[in-house]
Parts: sequence; C-alpha cells; structure tokens
Amino acid sequence: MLDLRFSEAELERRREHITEFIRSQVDAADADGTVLGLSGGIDSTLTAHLAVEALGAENVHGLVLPARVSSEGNMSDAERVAQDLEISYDVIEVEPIVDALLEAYPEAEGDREAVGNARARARAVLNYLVANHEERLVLGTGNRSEAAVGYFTKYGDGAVDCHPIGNLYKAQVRQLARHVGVPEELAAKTATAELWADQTDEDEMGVSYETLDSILATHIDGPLSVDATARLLEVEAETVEKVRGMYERSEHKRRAPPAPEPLD
Ligand SMILES: Nc1ncnc2c1ncn2[C@@H]1O[C@H](COP(=O)(O)OP(=O)(O)OC[C@H]2O[C@@H]([n+]3cccc(C(=O)O)c3)[C@H](O)[C@@H]2O)[C@@H](O)[C@H]1O
Ligand SMILES: Nc1ncnc2c1ncn2[C@@H]1O[C@H](COP(=O)(O)OP(=O)(O)OP(=O)(O)O)[C@@H](O)[C@H]1O
Ligand SMILES: [Mg+2]
Repeated sequence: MLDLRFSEAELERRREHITEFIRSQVDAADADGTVLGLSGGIDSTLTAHLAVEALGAENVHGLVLPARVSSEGNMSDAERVAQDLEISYDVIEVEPIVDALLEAYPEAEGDREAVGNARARARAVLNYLVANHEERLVLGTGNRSEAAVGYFTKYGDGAVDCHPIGNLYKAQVRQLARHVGVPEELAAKTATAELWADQTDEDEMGVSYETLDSILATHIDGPLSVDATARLLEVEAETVEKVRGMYERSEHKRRAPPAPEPLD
C-alpha cells in the first residue's frame, strides 16, 4: 500500500492551513464560534483540537449525543475530549427524538439503516438548534476517505457548514491527531459510525482504510487506471472497481441537489 503519511514539516503546514481555514470560515460568516458533535472518535476529536487552536476554547461548543447503541466508552471519551480541551459541552440523548420519529412513522421500526441514519439526522437537528441559537457554525468532521465513497449520512453527519479535515485521508487524520497531541488510545481507535450495535466502518464498507486510502490516492484522486492501480498496490482489480463504484454511486452526496436547467 502507499505510505500517505506527511513529513513533520508538512504536518505543521497542514495544521496551520486547517486552523486558518476554520478562522476564515467563522470570520466570513461573522459567526460567534462553532459547534460540533463529539463522538469519542478520531475525526471529531481532531476537528475539536484544531478548532480550539484556531479560535480558542470559548469559541467551540461540543455536543455529546448518546443513542441507545452508543458505547459507554465512546461517550466517556467524548466527554473527556471536551474536558481536556476545556470547551463547554452538553450531553443530550438522541433516542427520544428517534423514538418520536418512529412513533410518527412506525413502518420504519426495525429498519436498521433507516433508523441509524435517523440517529445521525437527529444529531444534525441538534447541531443546528445550537448553531442558530448561539450564532455559531456547525463544523463537519468528515475526511476525504469517507466523503469519496459516500460513507456518511446525507443531511445527517453530512449536514454541516464546512469540512475542516475534508482533504485528509483517514491515515492522515490519525497522523495529524497524534501530532497535535491527541492521546494514543483515541488516535488508534477502530472507526465506527455507531449507528447500530457493533458497527465498524471497515466491516460495513468491505474494505480496510489502508486499502481504501491507497486506491483513492492512486485512482480516484490520482491519475492511474484501474489495472495500473491494482498492479501498483498488489490488490485485485475488482477491489479497485468496487471503490470506483462506491465513488460514482455517492456523487449525489457531494453536490447540491439538482434542479431542471432553466428554459429559454
Ligand atoms: N443517485 C442518487 N441521486 C440523488 N439522491 C440519491 C441517489 N441515490 C440515493 N439518493 C438519496 O440518498 C439516500 C441514501 O443516502 P443516505 O440517507 O445517506 O443513506 P445510505 O448512504 O444508504 O447510508 C449511510 C451510510 O453512511 C454510513 N455512515 C453514516 C453516518 C456516519 C458514518 C460514519 O462513518 O460515522 C457512516 C452508514 O453506516 C451507511 O453505510 C436515499 O434514500 C435517497 O434519498
Ligand atoms: N454519539 C455522538 N455524539 C455526538 N456526535 C456524534 C456522535 N456520533 C457521531 N457523531 C458525529 O458524527 C460524526 C461522524 O461520525 P464518524 O464516526 O465518521 O466520526 P468519528 O466518530 O469522529 O471518528 P471515527 O470515524 O474514527 O469513528 C462524528 O465525528 C460526530 O461529529
Ligand atoms: Mg465514530
């Protein structure tokens, strides 16, 4: 696989580039800081660290939003991140919101994916409740690896005002997190969306982040063909094609909803 890690100098350059990005987004919107969901996972932990560096702790508001399927370990890690960064945070249960949705539309009861995505969308509603009330921007936590294959909930965790770490592959997220001082036990954690019990990103996607990152860098974001990528990375051509399919099928998640062309 490709070694996508940055040099020390490049890590510092990325850190400055992202913190400057966060400041410029907040300034351009004339907002009073930011709000973001804290899951105890590495994407939100790194984003919170960089937001505090960019804006100061008083301008970052964390939301820890447990669901029935959330693990206690992740929720206590999320609170620890907020406490270590000395940002204000709220803990709000999302399950009553999801239950209300299912009471309104019981047909979806037991549909793991639909209910899981409703959890992500309930969190988005809460993020924007705070953002509207406190005149903040909602920080996204998505990285390039997830965005490229559509591994996020449309208008759930994808409903945000900007994507500070949106150009980093997952391996680079972990590396930058270690660089800015995120504790190793968080930086090394298995990625999970936690939309249902025992979910992990790699199991659900059917490809490891190591392989995914390399295929994205080589074929989707890079110039090599399917066959050349397969040869270079020593993976099956079908694996490259699978990632290409995920990328193409999720195009709709990366652009604004279309409307018919204007008529003359
Ligand atoms: N071609 C197309 N053009 C326009 N719209 C299209 C479309 N195909 C589907 N759609 C719409 O998109 C919907 C499907 O998209 P969506 O609702 O997102 O649902 P979907 O992509 O099926 O599920 C979300 C996936 O992201 C994963 N996820 C979610 C949240 C967080 C994380 C994480 O890593 O933490 C991962 C989750 O585990 C699941 O695999 C359809 O119901 C339809 O409304
Ligand atoms: N229980 C939760 N409380 C608050 N926010 C959450 C919760 N679960 C998910 N989110 C939000 O949804 C985002 C997307 O989840 P995702 O799993 O991709 O990121 P992560 O948990 O930060 O990192 P990882 O992918 O390594 O698990 C999180 O970064 C966070 O902002
Ligand atoms: Mg997670």
